[in-house]
Amino acid sequence: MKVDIISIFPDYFAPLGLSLVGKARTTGTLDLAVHDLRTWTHDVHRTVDDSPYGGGPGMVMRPEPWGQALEAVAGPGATLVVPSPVGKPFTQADAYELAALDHLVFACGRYEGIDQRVIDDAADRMPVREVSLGDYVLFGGEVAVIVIMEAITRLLPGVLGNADSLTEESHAAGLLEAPVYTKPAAWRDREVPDVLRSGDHGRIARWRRTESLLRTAARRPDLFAAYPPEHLDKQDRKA
Ligand SMILES: CC(C)N1CCN(Cc2ccc(Cn3ccc4ccc(-c5n[nH]c(N)c5C#N)cc43)cc2)CC1
Repeated sequence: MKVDIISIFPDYFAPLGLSLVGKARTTGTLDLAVHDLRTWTHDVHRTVDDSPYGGGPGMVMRPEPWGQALEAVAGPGATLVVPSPVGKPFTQADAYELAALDHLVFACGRYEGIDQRVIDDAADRMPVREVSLGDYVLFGGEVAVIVIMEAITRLLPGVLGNADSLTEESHAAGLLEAPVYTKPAAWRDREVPDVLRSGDHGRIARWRRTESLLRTAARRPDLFAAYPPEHLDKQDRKA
């Protein structure tokens, strides 16, 4: 997968050189490049923002640098992803969809956002997805891109050592995972649930399923309500 990130803070993406995302880049699974938007400014001050038409707080990112940057970076087959406070909530389903694409270009806005004409102009040439991480306001799109890139990269072939992890997620799609434990068996007078040490894989699967349903019902009633009733068996209904 090819990914290009455009930002006025390219150093923000140093974390994408670490751990499993960094390894995906080293192995060639992920071809990631970060570009400084100011590359496409031509004034002595390398200006990327200006005051908003119609008044209002803050500044808006100028269209000219963005237009040139996207022409240079987003070739045929690219999909533009624009983090935004007013974007569509980003979900695991979006991560799967984006992970299946060949070329992503991320536009990281700052200030009060990017001039709308940049998005509209790009949409004439390529698919554009405006996404939001959640209902809170960040300083810009960079942190969102780091989060989205982690969510996507772990879905790429060969990145997760234990493919089962993805399998587990796919089976229990729509529910929160059960609690996890590791050694020692006792820690600060807290014991690992006996069932997890029983070696009885049927019991363990049942325990995890029940914990997953209870946790989802308690913390995410929205997910629980949307979970297809036909996916609940008799044991589930006793939980
Ligand atoms: C009511 C309400 C929905 N409104 C909201 C937006 N407020 C104005 C305003 C304020 C700050 C910024 C900073 N900023 C610049 C580019 C940019 C990209 C993403 C995000 C971002 N914030 N939160 C997320 N989940 C994001 C994502 N993904 C923030 C960004 C941009 C815009 C006004 C209030």
